[in-house]
Amino acid sequence: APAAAARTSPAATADVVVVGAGLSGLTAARDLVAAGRSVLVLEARDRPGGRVYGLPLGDGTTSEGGAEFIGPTQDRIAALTRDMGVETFKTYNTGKNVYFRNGTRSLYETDGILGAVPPDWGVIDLQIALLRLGEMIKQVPVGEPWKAAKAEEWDAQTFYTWSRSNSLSSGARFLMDAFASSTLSMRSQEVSLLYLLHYAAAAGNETTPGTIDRLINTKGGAQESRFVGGSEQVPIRLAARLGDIVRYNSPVRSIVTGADGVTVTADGITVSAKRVVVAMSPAIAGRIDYSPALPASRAQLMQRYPMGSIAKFVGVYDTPFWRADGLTGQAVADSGAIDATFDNSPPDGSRGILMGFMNQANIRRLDGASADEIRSAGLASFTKLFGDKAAAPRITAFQRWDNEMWSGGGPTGIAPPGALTAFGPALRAPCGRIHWAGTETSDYWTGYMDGAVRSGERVAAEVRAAL
Ligand SMILES: Cc1cc2nc3c(=O)[nH]c(=O)nc-3n(C[C@H](O)[C@H](O)[C@H](O)COP(=O)(O)OP(=O)(O)OC[C@H]3O[C@@H](n4cnc5c(N)ncnc54)[C@H](O)[C@@H]3O)c2cc1C
Ligand SMILES: [Mg+2]
Repeated sequence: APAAAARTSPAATADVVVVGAGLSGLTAARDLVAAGRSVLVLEARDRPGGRVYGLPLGDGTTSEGGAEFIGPTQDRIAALTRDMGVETFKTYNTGKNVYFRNGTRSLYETDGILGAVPPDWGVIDLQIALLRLGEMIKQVPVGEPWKAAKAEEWDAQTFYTWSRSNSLSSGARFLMDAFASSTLSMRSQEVSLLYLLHYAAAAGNETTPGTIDRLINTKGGAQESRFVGGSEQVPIRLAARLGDIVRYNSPVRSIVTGADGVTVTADGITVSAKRVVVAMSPAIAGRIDYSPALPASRAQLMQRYPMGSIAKFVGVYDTPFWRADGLTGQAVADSGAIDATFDNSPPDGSRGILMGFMNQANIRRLDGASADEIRSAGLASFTKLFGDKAAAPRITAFQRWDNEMWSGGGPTGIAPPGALTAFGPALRAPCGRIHWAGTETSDYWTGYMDGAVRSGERVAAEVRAAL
């Protein structure tokens, strides 16, 4: 099919082809256009934004289906958000959180001296483990975890292995597993310790070191704020500004590097260019046909950077009733289909929207489940966590990412043991005329929208220097 498409498609030329109109690709295109280069952006889907997506609620409105939160030190997505004229507002965080573990529901303060402290947070071995992790995180160079002095040792184990040999209580172990699940949508068994340490080291900026706290806190952390009108307003407005250089419904099938350029073939169009930017996760980039074959380091990296398993389940109610009950709408649970929740109501609270994450094993278990089965499982969780008022929302909606053809999962690609030390440098290293972007290639805030924007800015500078 790609070869046939090449023969029959209209031909175009550009200085640079950007593959993918997620935040990374759109940012790269913005900077290259500003530098006076001709650019074509080829996007597989019929919309911009990639992993940023407003989930239709069926009544003409949307709710966050993909990325939704922005927090301190996420400077580049913040700057882009301002440029696009999109406002942010604080995530609802007044009252107590719900903790559900071993069949028992309890409530905990979100505003104590230590911040939000779930019941098992008090266990002493967790505090010791967190201190040890904090020391290790400081030893990981942001953007180059493979250069840590102990990189080999840390990349030889999973976060599960480490947490089991550095804690004894089931409470500490549960919270460490919940941390891997709620940040990476992976089981701790699947994640390299070195990857996790770097993920935390990257949760900062050039002047503020990254910490675990900043990854998991609503107040002062990565979940601090949301976007008025939905995060999708940012890529939608940026794509509109770029105009008709963004081509939708144009999945790229092959990239052929020749003596003085590249030929990029998508469904419906073939483009000759000087350089190409592939702006997506390594796993999804690995589906494109490269000729000549990529260096083994890059080809094998793309085999070793799996996407997390994540879905969002949304219930819409007449009011955010949990607020009146003294609850934030945030919960952590060890059982049921939903393992974490947030209050996703609009800024004025004119209606109540509860959002539940179905992470790793929870969504994998629902592979092939019917819409009714998923709805029942989601509402059973909401009811268990927030009571009978949660049982009958006016609307439910659901977005899973693990079977989205052009995402393959989310929130991000992660490294299992052995991958970063053997193949990490290939994340960003250009392969001749092919340059790599996407949040997975970022130094700061890898895995986040901020990392995607940073990667787009980095790759645009790289391409400008090469042209
Ligand atoms: C459920 C969920 C919750 C999240 N929550 C947050 C959050 O609260 N805060 C936060 O900062 N981040 C969050 N993230 C992560 C965030 O969405 C990503 O880090 C970011 O959007 C990645 O942008 P990107 O441009 O790197 O990749 P993508 O958004 O994946 O963009 C890649 C683009 O390439 C396109 N594409 C793929 N293959 C081809 C092809 N062959 N040809 C043409 N186009 C192709 C895709 O359609 C897509 O548009 C979340 C993600 C998910 C899924
Ligand atoms: Mg995106």
